[in-house]
Amino acid sequence: MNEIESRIPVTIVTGYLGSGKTTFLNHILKNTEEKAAVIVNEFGDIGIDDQLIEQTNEEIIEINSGCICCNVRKDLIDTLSMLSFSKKESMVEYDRVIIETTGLADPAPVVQTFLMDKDMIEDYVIDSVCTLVDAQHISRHLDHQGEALSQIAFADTVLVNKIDLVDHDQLEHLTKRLERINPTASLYLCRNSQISLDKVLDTYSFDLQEKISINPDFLNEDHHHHEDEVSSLSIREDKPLSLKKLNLWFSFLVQIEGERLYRYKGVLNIEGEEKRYVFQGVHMLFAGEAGSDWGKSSRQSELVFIGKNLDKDRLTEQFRKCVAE
Ligand SMILES: Nc1nc2c(ncn2[C@@H]2O[C@H](COP(=O)(O)OP(=O)(O)OP(=O)(O)O)[C@@H](O)[C@H]2O)c(=O)[nH]1
Repeated sequence: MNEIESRIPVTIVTGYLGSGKTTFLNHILKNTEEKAAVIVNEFGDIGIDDQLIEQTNEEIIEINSGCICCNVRKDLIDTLSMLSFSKKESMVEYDRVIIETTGLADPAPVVQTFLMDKDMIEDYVIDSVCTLVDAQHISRHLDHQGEALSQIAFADTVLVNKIDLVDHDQLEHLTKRLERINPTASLYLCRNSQISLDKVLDTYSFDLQEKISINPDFLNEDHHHHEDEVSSLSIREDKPLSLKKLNLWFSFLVQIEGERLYRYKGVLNIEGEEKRYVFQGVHMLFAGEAGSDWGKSSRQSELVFIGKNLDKDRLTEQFRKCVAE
């Protein structure tokens, strides 16, 4: 059993208020044989969502003491520790954890919980971050609400929901806008959050080790759109890179720009290394490790940043300086 299989997969469901998260959760619970432990976070003191979830055979735990992304990260860790303990001790059985965040949550701290806490890293692996989008209202939210942008920036899977409420042109305009914000995510159109579950479960689309190479389409971005503060930058480089220079640059970069670097990931060609170097990060937190062998495939570095007000020319220039001499 490899490391990923031995850990508990986590699906993080996010999306702005009313976008269809609970509908999506119900869709998953109704259509999978798996047993899920569901963590629902609501903003107010009184939880409503647990009453809206059509209970089948899952455990539902509510965290109501605040927004999961702000003051209740400790509650989240406590809940997850309790869940993994009770699973190990065979007190409860479940195959995955699904977390539904509040519509106002910035998913970054939730994601970080799984990347920085030692026990969480041992017990859990993020399968995917699914962001629901209300096709009718999202444009307005994107114009004014930072959380809506960051929810899209963090997703590896974007479900454009409520497509019955918009016409073809609106939908086309919206999908282009979403692709500019996050060109690395898989984007699906749906109604009533209905989507084939193989598109959203066990995809390990958050984990670069599973995917290993970045979709080349990421790099076909049109660099001339600037309507959103949050955008992406993709860089490709054929020459081998110096790991030492990269590490120094990244340490510098996350200190200086970490706040606005929402998400970055790369598969890199390091000088003298037989294996790909895979790294990813969320704001100031980043981690890199050796991936699979290059073998006979052409060695090429691919790197994607998603962030706010990115200085694309400067980032590209700094990255090129990491080429090995
Ligand atoms: N017309 C239409 N309505 C939908 C669709 N999907 C969900 N809804 C409705 O939209 C409303 C909000 O859906 P929820 O699933 O509760 O959304 P949510 O994201 O969980 O909402 P919050 O938890 O309040 O943020 C409900 O009345 C749903 O029935 C859709 O594709 N089309």
